[in-house]
Amino acid sequence: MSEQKRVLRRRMLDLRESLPPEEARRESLAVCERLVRHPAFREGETILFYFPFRKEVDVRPAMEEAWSSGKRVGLPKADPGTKSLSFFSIRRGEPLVAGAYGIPEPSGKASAKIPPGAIDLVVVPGVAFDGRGYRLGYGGGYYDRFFSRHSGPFRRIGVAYSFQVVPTVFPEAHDQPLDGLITPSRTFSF
Ligand SMILES: Nc1nc2c(c(=O)[nH]1)N(C=O)[C@@H](CNc1ccc(C(=O)N[C@@H](CCC(=O)O)C(=O)O)cc1)CN2
Ligand SMILES: Nc1ncnc2c1ncn2[C@@H]1O[C@H](COP(=O)(O)OP(=O)(O)OP(=O)(O)O)[C@@H](O)[C@H]1O
Repeated sequence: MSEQKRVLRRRMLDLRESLPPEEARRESLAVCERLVRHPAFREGETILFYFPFRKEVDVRPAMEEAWSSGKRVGLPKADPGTKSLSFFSIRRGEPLVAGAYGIPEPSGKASAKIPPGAIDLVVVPGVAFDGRGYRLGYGGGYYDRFFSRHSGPFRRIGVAYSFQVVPTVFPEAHDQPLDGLITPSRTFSF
């Protein structure tokens, strides 16, 4: 993987770590307000989120809104062996279990598995994003693999703190672009 990506990832993770908690909270709330007003959210019946860890944008207020509006809420489960993701629906208050990387995940009951064809919207986490819809993640290639295997009909919308939008994330051939990006002050469509 490119050295440029590695350097950018390190720098962006350090910046995120030093983000004051009050600012992280305020920006996360502003992102959630925009997200729940987005047509893909309003019209979506099955929406995939992520469980925020290491100071990622906290999308839990938008998950609450999805449950309140009767939508199906899904979270990823990572398989580090195959570097693949599967998504399982979870109810409000349902306990999660620490998975690979220590991220809280659904327990993985087969009956809760969400078939990719039933997904309307994927809310995508990231370490940095550019103005063309490319994203930099933790380097596992999990979302890239998921999107290259399952290309739709769902929409892919990234969520970012303002500082996470950068001029370029040095995309490579395997990088799968997003359809949209939401920051505290802007909603981009690609
Ligand atoms: N909240 C959240 N959940 C998510 C993701 C995410 O980005 N955010 N993922 C999105 O993919 C998947 C998990 N992917 C991850 C990939 C790598 C590392 C990680 O800690 N990597 C180490 C390097 C480890 C190694 O290379 O062996 C590191 O960054 O220090 C964490 C999560 C599924 N769940
Ligand atoms: N569709 C794919 N099929 C096979 N390998 C892939 C695919 N997408 C990415 N990879 C591999 O995964 C590795 C990590 O990719 P990359 O650095 O772009 O991950 P990332 O976007 O930062 O991570 P993530 O998607 O997990 O947040 C790369 O070595 C890449 O070759």
